[in-house]
Amino acid sequence: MRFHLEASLRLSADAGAAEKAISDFIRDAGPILEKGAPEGQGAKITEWRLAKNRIDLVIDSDRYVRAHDALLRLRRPLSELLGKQYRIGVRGMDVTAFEIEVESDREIAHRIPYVREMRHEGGRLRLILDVGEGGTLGQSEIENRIPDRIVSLLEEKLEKGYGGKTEHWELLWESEKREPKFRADPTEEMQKAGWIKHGSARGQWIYGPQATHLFRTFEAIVLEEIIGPLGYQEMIFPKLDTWDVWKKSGHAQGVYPEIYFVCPPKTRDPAFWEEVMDYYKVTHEVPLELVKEKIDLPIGGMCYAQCPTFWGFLQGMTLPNGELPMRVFDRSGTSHRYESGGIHGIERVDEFHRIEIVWLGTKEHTLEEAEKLKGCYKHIFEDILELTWRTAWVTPWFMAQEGKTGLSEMTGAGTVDYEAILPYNGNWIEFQNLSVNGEKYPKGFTVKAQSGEALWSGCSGVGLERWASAFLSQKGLDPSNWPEEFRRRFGEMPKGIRFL
Ligand SMILES: Nc1ncnc2c1ncn2[C@@H]1O[C@H](COS(=O)(=O)NC(=O)[C@@H](N)CO)[C@@H](O)[C@H]1O
Ligand SMILES: [Zn+2]
Repeated sequence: MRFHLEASLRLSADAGAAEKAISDFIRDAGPILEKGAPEGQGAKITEWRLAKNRIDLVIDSDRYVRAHDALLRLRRPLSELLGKQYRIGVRGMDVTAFEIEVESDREIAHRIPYVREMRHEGGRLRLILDVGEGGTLGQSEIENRIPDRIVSLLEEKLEKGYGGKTEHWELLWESEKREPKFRADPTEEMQKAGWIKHGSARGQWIYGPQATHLFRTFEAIVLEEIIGPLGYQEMIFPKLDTWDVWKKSGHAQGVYPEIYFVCPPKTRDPAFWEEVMDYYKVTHEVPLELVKEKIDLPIGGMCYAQCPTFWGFLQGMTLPNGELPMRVFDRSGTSHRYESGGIHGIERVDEFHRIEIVWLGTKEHTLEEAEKLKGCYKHIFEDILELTWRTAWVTPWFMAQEGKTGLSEMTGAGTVDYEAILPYNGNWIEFQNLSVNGEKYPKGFTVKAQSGEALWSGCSGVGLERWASAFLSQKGLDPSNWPEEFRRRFGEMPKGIRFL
């Protein structure tokens, strides 16, 4: 990676008298320009000239000391030198040319902010930044690390480009193979039995009384085996996520392809919408292009990960030591994801129902709580649902949902996926997960501990459609085939709704 920067330091007066001093300073500036770089690497001033009240500099560098950092390093000692002996101030700096060049086997087709032009030639990608007269990248952008964010973006793309790290999956534990009582597709069976019907939206179902009772029994098990014994308090997390929440949770980095965006009306004044209503009344068609003109930009989207909106409750606060570890959960509404094409059955839907369990405390608290939850889950899947299931150490959901791969650098942080086999097609599906998310959320939402210790958090998402898929595909819809412990909790099968 190479940087080429041309910039001028604006001075408060003609510095002709200081020319010798400036020349000596630049001659001896090596240590400043190479600090932190390996031997012989770093930045170099390849040209300079004093033009009365301006010092024009050309700086070339490698990735170890970026040219714009070199410029920032020079400013203070130079202004001290000129200030003390010559009473001349450095008023500011003007960047007149700035290029970043990097090895790359491919080009970037779309625009990147603050980049005027990109050229891909001879296996190298050259970014000409938008500086100088009328440019968007100036002194304050440099001071606000914009060039560094462009470099990070490039590094991320190049790493992904070289197929850097892939989705991590490592088996942790697997249960005994329990003979399946059933080998059909549970979704088809539930449709035949009138338990569920397609909703009108993509990947959406309407759950009849039987399926709903099944979901509520799963919920009751979670309440009885986890929430009660471990002392979780129920909360209601908002289900419309704003960009502000997704900036803090990291989703704003990469969740766009799967979001159901939410756009408010430009105004709620009925007169503004009369044209739409009239059009519909006459044609019985909704004039979507007209509606599109009358709705505002998206304020965010439907609930995606479920836990991010909880953190607004703690944002900016300091938690007394006695409050930790804190344990809460939410089951107040649906999550929505624009899932990939092959949507089949209830195991992968666009609208789903999840119990989101969240805990936070010191790192020890958080890891300890995770182990307690794992014990509870094992009891549920071994002794109540009697599943054939396994757990795997995977790329953390909070990285995957930012478009990243590999594993978290924070030791102990990461995601355990719970998977169950579906006998009808032999696939293993993830029916829930349990994650230690490290400092990410407390940091993202500036939550502190009275003790000053780093706050960690964890979360576990229990997907009810997935539990139903796992359980029904292994045990079928007939309660006489269900494990006694589950049947007891399920009780009476609801009458359901019949059709002629
Ligand atoms: N498209 C989907 N259909 C049904 N259930 C889903 C879907 N996407 C996720 N889930 C359920 O939600 C659980 C957690 O989703 S996750 O993305 O892996 N993790 C998170 O979002 C975390 N915030 C924990 O909920 C999954 O294990 C699964 O049980
Ligand atoms: Zn979560």
